[in-house]
Amino acid sequence: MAEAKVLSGAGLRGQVAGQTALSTVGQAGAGLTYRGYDVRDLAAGAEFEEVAYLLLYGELPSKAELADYKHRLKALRDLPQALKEVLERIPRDAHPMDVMRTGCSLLGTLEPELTFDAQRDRTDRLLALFPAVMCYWYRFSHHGVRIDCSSDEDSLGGHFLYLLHGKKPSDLHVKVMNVSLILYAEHEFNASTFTARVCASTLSDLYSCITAAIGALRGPLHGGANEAAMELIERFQSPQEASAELLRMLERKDKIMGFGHAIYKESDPRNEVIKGWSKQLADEVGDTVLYPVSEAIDKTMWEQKRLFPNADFYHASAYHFMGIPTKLFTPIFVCSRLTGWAAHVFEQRANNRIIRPSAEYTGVEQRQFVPIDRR
Ligand SMILES: CC(=O)SCCNC(=O)CCNC(=O)[C@H](O)C(C)(C)COP(=O)(O)OP(=O)(O)OC[C@H]1O[C@@H](n2cnc3c(N)ncnc32)[C@H](O)[C@@H]1OP(=O)(O)O
Ligand SMILES: O=C([O-])CC(=O)C(=O)O
Repeated sequence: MAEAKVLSGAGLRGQVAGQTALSTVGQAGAGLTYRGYDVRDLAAGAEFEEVAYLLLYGELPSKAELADYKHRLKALRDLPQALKEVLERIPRDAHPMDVMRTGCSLLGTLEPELTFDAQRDRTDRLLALFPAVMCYWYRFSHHGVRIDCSSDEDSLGGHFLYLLHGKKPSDLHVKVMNVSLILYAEHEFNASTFTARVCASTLSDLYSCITAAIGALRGPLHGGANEAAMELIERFQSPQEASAELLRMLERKDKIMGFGHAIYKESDPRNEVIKGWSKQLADEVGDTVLYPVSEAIDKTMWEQKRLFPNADFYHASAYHFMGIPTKLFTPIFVCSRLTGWAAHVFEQRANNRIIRPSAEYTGVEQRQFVPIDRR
């Protein structure tokens, strides 16, 4: 059972910085809830679009509301021509998170949020087209292909896999994408969401809030950890090699990406879910290395440091088994977390006061200014 750490010190740890009705993280019991629902129940029984609707519109949809919502999103999937042209100019070796940030920012100039009344429509548009931003750039820069950004895929996860691979994804892969997008959707006042809320508190526009959040998510201590975890696990040929090197890394005090958490103390409730799906995918592809290596690292980290895998660690192998290039791991996180970010922006706007904390001054005492010719 995940419970909250005893928190203190830097990083605003343990400070209540505002209110939210969107989620709880690390409270006794479920560990992670979205608007009162245990994330594990949502991952087991809901579609990602249901969860997006829950976060953005306040309640789970009825069948008719969900059908209508999915129909609406489907119609919004294609990219404006000007955005395609800009994506074609972004170099192949650019970081895909920079591509997402640029795509979001550019859309803010093409389809601006002129009043806050448009906030839900603008969010639905971003939700529908983010997979195409990533895949259009990736397929053009890496394969020289200008993809068609629409697809008949029913779900956002299936749509993403279709755009990436150019063929209909299997039911299993669509299911895992659905689960993954649900697990990543919302997480209270994490660094990127807090960034979005600070931006929203100045009464800035939605695109600025989401662009800022993407920048915060990019770092390896936050969303970037799923890519860093992949780079770690693919270095090893066997569990024995992984455990031995892990001991050396811990001896050197290296940070092991995909482990630990700012709030959870004993486990991240999302881990058991994605770990189970990663195992199923490993069996499907006949993997005998990556999954056992991941488990060996997991075991060594717990034995040596009492550190547990967070949401990112087994996402690495799961995405890899579905043929997703490592560099696209964190942009997928964006496609999902957009829902949480936007819901927090709406919440901030509905009861706003500019976020402006104070700093403890540690500089020199007040002193006399000396003009430059006397210095
Ligand atoms: C979806 C997400 O964003 S989940 C987070 C993804 N990020 C990662 O996986 C990056 C690796 N993990 C980390 O860097 C950290 O665990 C964070 C950033 C997630 C949390 O940071 P903090 O709250 O400062 O960590 P915490 O206070 O628990 O650290 C306690 C000790 O454990 C160590 N520690 C924490 N995580 C790790 C790790 N992954 N590898 C090695 N040591 C670690 C810290 O260095 C610290 O040691 P110290 O007391 O000797 O300085
Ligand atoms: O809450 C955090 O600090 C990081 C995290 O797990 C998330 O954003 O999903």
